[in-house]
Amino acid sequence: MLPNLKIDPKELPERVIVCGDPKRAVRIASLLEEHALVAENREYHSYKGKWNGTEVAVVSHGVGSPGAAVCFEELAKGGVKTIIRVGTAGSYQKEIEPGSLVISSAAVRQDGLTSQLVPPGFPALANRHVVDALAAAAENHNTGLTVAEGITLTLDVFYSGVVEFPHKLYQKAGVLAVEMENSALFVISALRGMRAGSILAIDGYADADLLETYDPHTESTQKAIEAEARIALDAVVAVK
Ligand SMILES: O=P(O)(O)O[C@H]1O[C@H](CO)[C@@H](O)[C@H]1O
Ligand SMILES: O=c1cc[nH]c(=O)[nH]1
Repeated sequence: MLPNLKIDPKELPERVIVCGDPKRAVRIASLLEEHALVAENREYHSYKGKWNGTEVAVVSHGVGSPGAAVCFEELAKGGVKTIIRVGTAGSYQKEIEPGSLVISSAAVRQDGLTSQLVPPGFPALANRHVVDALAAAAENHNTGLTVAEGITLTLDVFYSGVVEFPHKLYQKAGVLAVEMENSALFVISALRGMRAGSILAIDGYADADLLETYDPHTESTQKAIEAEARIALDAVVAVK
């Protein structure tokens, strides 16, 4: 039994969708054929079903890299080979408006967790086959939403304190968006032999200069979440 997910590894398919919010997990799971709840413990709610005939699990990992890392490590121990994160993020770029989608090709490691796992120069890269599968699925879905692909940034801070984070610098460097778990997912997947990717629905602008626009509950963000869930399901079963 995996102690935090509370799942028997025999119950886990090799292909898994992860997301922060347990309510999003049930929403994604409800899109699957023959979907059923497998386990519930802490923030980790796990469902299973089929997408186009292939078994897929959907597991929530909560907010922040340390808790999410527990989930990713236990999925690896359970024999999972492919993970796609279906998340939300704040945009760094004006043209990537709320309601857009971002496919992350790599994550800047501004989290506290991964430096306790690997040295500072170790990259946090998405698997190229997963990135390609996400890009192809997004194109097929033809949602009309803006879809951007590139580097995202993983941070531990959601509400800032007295230390100023250099948002402007990363914005200038072309980073697309900010969220809180991709670097942990990419580093752990590299260490444990899993293929990982991430697609993010933009729910506001991350930089304070770009206005305080964070609102994950708007119709446009909810539409983007629905679209990214279907895109990720297509991609997770398509990866060879
Ligand atoms: O919507 P999820 O998947 O939780 O992702 C983003 O939203 C949370 C912050 O509200 C963080 O977990 C961040 O990474
Ligand atoms: O970490 C996050 C997630 C969503 N939106 C943000 O601005 N930041």
